[in-house]
Amino acid sequence: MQGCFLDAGSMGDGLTWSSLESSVESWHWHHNTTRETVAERLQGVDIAVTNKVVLDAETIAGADRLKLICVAATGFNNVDTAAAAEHGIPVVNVTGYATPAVSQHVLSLMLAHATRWASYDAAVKRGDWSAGQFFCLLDYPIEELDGQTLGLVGHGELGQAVARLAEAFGMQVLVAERPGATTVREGRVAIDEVFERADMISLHCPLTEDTRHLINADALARMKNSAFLINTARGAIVDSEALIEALRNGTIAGAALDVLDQEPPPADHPLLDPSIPNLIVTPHTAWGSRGARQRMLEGVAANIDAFRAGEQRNRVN
Ligand SMILES: NC(=O)C1=CN([C@@H]2O[C@H](COP(=O)(O)OP(=O)(O)OC[C@H]3O[C@@H](n4cnc5c(N)ncnc54)[C@H](O)[C@@H]3O)[C@@H](O)[C@H]2O)C=CC1
Ligand SMILES: O=C(O)C(=O)CO
Repeated sequence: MQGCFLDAGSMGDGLTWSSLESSVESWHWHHNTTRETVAERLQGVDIAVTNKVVLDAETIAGADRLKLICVAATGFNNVDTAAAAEHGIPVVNVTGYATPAVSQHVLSLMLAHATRWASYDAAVKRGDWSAGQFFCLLDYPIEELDGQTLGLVGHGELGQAVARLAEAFGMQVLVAERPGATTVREGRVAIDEVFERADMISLHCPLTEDTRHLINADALARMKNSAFLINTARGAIVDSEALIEALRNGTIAGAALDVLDQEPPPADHPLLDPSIPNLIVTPHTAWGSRGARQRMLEGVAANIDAFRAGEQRNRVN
């Protein structure tokens, strides 16, 4: 079998590759692959591994020997899974590999907003503390997570892990029912009610046609003026322009984004404008602990081993 990792460089340094290396007899390792070169690189390949390289219907149709697409991620919105299914090609992903990393990242963003530590750190470095009269500065509002309400959109692996940490901080957790659902399941709350009641809202659903721009001007208008939005799921779940407007107008109090609708974003991406108030942006690092990245590689290798043994593991199409 011939394997091909299209963007192996996106996995970063410091990993052990032996399980993946031994899962296929022969590999083509590519640091990264552009849209222009992906089709050519899939010629003669049986098993393709992609973290974020897009495999669209045309690319899949043109791959002459492709038998398995392994997404080296949980989110698989970069692969046309329906087109793969039409060609009898299973698409598999890796789940649960980054739970401690992503959940701590979300909590760190919530805590950053509640404590305003970045504003205080900047104030100290500017000399405001030394210029002050008292032993402390209290220039930015400090909040307590304890007693606040967290709204979750998506309650799978990551949503549940974030809920556990938030509850440990004394937060009440509301889990949103799917948008457009006609009934609200036991233990869930209608999504509009979550938008209206939550002090903080964290997104943990996949990017699909149902969730694209789920956080739009209407959703933002429903939120409290004091609300804080966190997106570690996928950038296009949030309407960027509507979010920028909401932050500039004070419709919501702040937001933290680990994911943007284009990655890497162009230098002039509207969400990178430093004049947008109360916006934290991290460069898709929530998953990035060494442990998580290593578990990801082991997960891809396990998916390939299972496929070669005739089993379906983590198939998503
Ligand atoms: N920023 C990062 O580094 C990372 C981001 N992710 C993103 O987080 C997402 C969630 O990951 P997991 O929790 O592991 O996935 P999961 O599959 O365990 O959970 C997803 C949840 O979303 C729910 N869901 C599906 N469609 C929905 C909809 N239309 N509305 C509301 N909920 C819906 C599902 O029922 C499920 O409960 C991934 O799809 C991926 O995009 C995942 C890992 C790392
Ligand atoms: O696993 C995912 O979905 C990520 O975004 C990290 O690659």
